[in-house]
Amino acid sequence: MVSEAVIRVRGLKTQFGTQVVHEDLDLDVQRGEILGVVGGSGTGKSVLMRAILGLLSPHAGSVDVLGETVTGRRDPVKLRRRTGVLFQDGALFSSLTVLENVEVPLKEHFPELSAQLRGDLARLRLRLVGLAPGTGAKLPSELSGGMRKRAGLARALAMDPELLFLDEPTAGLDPIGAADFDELLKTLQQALGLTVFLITHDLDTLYAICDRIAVLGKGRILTVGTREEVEDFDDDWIRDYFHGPRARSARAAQRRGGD
Ligand SMILES: Nc1ncnc2c1ncn2[C@@H]1O[C@H](COP(=O)(O)OP(=O)(O)OP(=O)(O)O)[C@@H](O)[C@H]1O
Repeated sequence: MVSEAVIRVRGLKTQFGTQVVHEDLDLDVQRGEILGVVGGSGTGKSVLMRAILGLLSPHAGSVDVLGETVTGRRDPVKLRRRTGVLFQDGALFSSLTVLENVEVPLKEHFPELSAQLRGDLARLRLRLVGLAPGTGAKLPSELSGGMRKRAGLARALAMDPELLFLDEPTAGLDPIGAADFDELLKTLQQALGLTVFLITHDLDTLYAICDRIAVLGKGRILTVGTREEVEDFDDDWIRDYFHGPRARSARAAQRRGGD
């Protein structure tokens, strides 16, 4: 298979005031892969995602997504139509029903759609993420944490995107809820041919569904590759993270799942 970088970051520098978050960061995300992005707290994973999405202007470097240059553009609308995002806090609009939440991107990008068609498309997305038909009429506050994540995912998939960005999607879920969400993500990624940029702290997620892992540290990508490649990289944080007790139990769980 010939690999094709659908996200290409070169020489990225981001900074807030005097605090430099990224310096000379390079990263490629290949079409059809799930790339897991890990790194210590505050290493700039969310900022990197926002830079790729064109939500903040870097101080230097370039970002290309699906062949379009993001850097220097004020509002990459065309790109926003082709990408779905689930932010860390999930942020559903609390005063809208679940169905109305999923309809928001459709309304924004296709205002000419009839209410009937928009509703049908949104209901389809809810079915895709495994939510029962009655869920659409509920308010986010009436859902469990896991259901809210699924609703957020349905909204991220509203525009039938090629690229999906997820910032810690399993944070706050119990282990079974998190494993169910991982499985859903993998199934949807394969069925819809998605490329996924996935920020996570969750080793189970990394081991269960990611094709490659990128480790952020010291303002750049320390290493990127398959799990085995990354685990072997000589760095203190990587050693603690991938060879600590939590990693051992995640590996054991994956082996049990594979039997
Ligand atoms: N809008 C902002 N203004 C000022 N500083 C910011 C802003 N956004 C992020 N930062 C800083 O940039 C650094 C990286 O933040 P980021 O949220 O990307 O970290 P992270 O790796 O995602 O962390 P975590 O794993 O804890 O979520 C942090 O020091 C943060 O305080």
